[in-house]
Amino acid sequence: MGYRFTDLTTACHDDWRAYIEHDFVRQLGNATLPEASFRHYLKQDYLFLIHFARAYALAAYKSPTLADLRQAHEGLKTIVDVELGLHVGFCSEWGISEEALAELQEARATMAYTRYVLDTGNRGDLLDLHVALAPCLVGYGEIANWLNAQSTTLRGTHNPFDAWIAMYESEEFQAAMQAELEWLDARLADVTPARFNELSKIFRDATRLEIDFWQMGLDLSD
Ligand SMILES: Cc1ncc(C[n+]2csc(CCO)c2C)c(N)n1
Repeated sequence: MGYRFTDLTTACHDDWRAYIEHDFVRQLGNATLPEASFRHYLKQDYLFLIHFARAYALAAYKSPTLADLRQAHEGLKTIVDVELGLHVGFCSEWGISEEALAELQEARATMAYTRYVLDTGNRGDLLDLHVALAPCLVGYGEIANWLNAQSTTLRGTHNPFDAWIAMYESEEFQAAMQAELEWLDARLADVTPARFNELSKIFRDATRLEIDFWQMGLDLSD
């Protein structure tokens, strides 16, 4: 007993590294990612964010305490009022209009990942749901930090994807990631080995679905 978040990444080490260091991420860092792949990713990420907002609404429903309810409410507000607006603006800079976003067909990888998270939250409790969301929230912060540690990463105007890295290395985003890590560490401290095994399975599944999401971008798959 006495688990913490890093025990989850250790338990699925190879999948976690495959997600953080995926070719999509490497190519985004060294500015060789085909623009069509980035556009495809941006479009599907719009749909992803909408379902992610629904997952926060589910977290509100699953909240046993007022503190948990407030946290879920904040998450939902941030996505709906801030992140989706930023994302629509970002898409428009990449030539994707709001009308085009509204008409998108959801790719199978988007469907698989988002519905997995919602189903996990539906059948489980708030901790199951947070663990299913963790690769998204914690992973993107770790990816930005990993990219910054690579000598091959290009920053600034030489990299068309620089704004993407900047978003996830930002103080605000890194603080949100830290808050989530603290919440998870506090909950994981009390779980039994059997419960930890269940949670690692959820974490691994969600991490593998993040890998598929990157691959969908590279392959332009629908
Ligand atoms: C496939 C995919 N996975 C993770 C993120 C990152 N992300 C989405 S919402 C959110 C936090 C909301 O407060 C974060 C970090 C993404 N954009 N797309």
